[in-house]
Amino acid sequence: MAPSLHPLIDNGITPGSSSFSGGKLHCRCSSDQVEVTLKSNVAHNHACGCSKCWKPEGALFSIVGVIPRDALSVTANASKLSIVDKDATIQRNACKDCGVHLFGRIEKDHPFKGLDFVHVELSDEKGWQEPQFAGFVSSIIEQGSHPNQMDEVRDKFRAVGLQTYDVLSPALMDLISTFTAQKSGIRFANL
Ligand SMILES: N[C@@H](CCC(=O)N[C@@H](CS)C(=O)NCC(=O)O)C(=O)O
Ligand SMILES: [Zn+2]
Ligand SMILES: [Zn+2]
Repeated sequence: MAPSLHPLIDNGITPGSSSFSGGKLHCRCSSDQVEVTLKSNVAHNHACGCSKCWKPEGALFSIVGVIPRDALSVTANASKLSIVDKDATIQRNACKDCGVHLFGRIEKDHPFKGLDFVHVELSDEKGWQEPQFAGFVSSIIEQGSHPNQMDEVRDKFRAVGLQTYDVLSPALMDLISTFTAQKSGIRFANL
């Protein structure tokens, strides 16, 4: 059987709604769920194959998008949250009981500081931005996927209309490099 990339990818992608303005995320505990309220849609939603992003059981990829940190608040059971790895760039806040990651936050100087990372599948609402691309695809090998499987994985993404990258998309890589260049005082060449 072909491996599951992610339930939101495997059977084709459902487009989000441009008028959608946010909703709530819940952890997977049967009671006392952690609740996070998002006051806008997400952006740059994508599949991530890295080992650090939360994935549902059986999926090779995470689906993760960003939202301004001011648009995110923990609205129930915040005491159940704990940071998975305090030394990571993205501080992923997970539910101590069910393990789901509710949001990831960057506190250090970084091009994506000010944006939180969230998994919209934790919401019952419909209209969230659909995945735009797949990143960190080769990283699934580090978690046990066979190198010979990679063509099949990339073909599956392309079949649902998603480009695949082994880090991030060109737009996001350009943002990171622009930040790095500006930090080091580079003057861009005139076109
Ligand atoms: N190959 C590595 C890649 C990890 C990685 O760099 N993940 C990216 C995408 S989420 C990142 O920005 N990580 C920052 C962090 O985890 O704090 C892995 O799979 O663990
Ligand atoms: Zn939970
Ligand atoms: Zn990741």
